[in-house]
Amino acid sequence: MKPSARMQAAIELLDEIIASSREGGAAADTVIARYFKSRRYAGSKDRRAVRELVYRAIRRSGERPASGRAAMLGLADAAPELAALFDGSPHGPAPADAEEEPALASAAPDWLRDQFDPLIDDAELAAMLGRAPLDLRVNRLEGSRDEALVAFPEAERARLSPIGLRLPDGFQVEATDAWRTGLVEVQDEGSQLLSLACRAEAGMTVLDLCAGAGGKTLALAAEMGDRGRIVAADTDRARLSRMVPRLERAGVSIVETRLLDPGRERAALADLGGTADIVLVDAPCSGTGTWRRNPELRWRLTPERLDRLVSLQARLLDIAAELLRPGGHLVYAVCSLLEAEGRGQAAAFAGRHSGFVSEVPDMAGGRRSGEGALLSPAHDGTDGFFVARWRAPC
Ligand SMILES: C[S@@+](CC[C@H](N)C(=O)[O-])C[C@H]1O[C@@H](n2cnc3c(N)ncnc32)[C@H](O)[C@@H]1O
Repeated sequence: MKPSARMQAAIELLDEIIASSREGGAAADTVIARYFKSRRYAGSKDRRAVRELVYRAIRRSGERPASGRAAMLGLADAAPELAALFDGSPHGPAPADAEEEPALASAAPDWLRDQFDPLIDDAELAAMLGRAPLDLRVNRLEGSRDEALVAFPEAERARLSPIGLRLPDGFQVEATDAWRTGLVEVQDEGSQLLSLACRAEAGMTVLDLCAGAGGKTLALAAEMGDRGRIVAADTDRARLSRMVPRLERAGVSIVETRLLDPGRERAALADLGGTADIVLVDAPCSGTGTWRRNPELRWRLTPERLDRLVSLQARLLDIAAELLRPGGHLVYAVCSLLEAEGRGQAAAFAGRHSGFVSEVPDMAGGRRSGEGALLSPAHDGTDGFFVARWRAPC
């Protein structure tokens, strides 16, 4: 493909990604994969170059752009080599018209700018749009970090997580024996740190209330030495089923998955009432802490959606509180850097449950934020997370 044809492909893809974000459809990565499936003429270099252009344009636009062309014209504003590709050639984009309005550059949508945790400044906002590193968690059930370093000589030890490794960009982890045999899992260092902050131990009963495909479940099972019981619950059948092969690969046997009906979680979890040593609520959230990986999430969030998420988080926290044994621990986590989902949510919980004692999570890295702690891309080099921890009344 000629450079101008790559530019046209990026514009078409952006149109699809914009529509998908408006309609709650597939994520950008999925849209890109589908696009190239039906365009076999595009070689791997073309795909890489188009993808790179698409993500540069997404990162530049905090607000959802009017069109792919507007997004690309905005990007081309400060890049003459890109502007030159609007050349009207047969497969390239038409020349820019003086009347056309390029998309404006911004880090976040306007309505969201004053909603961040007070610790999030302009440097943090910029880092939230950088590139995420490739992190691995070493599965202590299968070996040590030193053993994993032998398997991955190109890796370095993670700065904060004692079970983390950091690999160069683009490394094909899933093609390695170490991954196939369960010695490592791909997991952001922040997720590792908050899993460790749960302080799960062998023999405990642990409920992972929003377990998804099991990223934290696997980490908790390893901390427990695969001894005790973990109930991994979620309302999403597809995610829960993706956990099963991961458990097998990691050599984990103590996890039972449980599919919940949205709105009827209490009934499905009633047998655990008053028995759990730890309940982890890794709640559904805005994902603002993962913009490095999914920058188009900025185009999907609305004030109404944020309100719905905050209510759901509060409801899940209240359910979790009923399932703990006296003196058990509740851990709340969100991959969000918004105040309402983080310290605001934690303060509201504390107001509703005065018997619960707040314990600032014992975690490498992070900064105190209200009742909890905040991990962030600029300060910690991790995805953004808010984590809070309480002890249930005895
Ligand atoms: C942040 S993700 C969890 C990620 C997962 N813990 C991990 O480490 O990979 C939030 C999860 O909450 C689930 N969820 C949404 N509503 C829920 C509900 N009412 N009860 C339980 N889980 C719910 C979503 O399906 C999603 O998998």
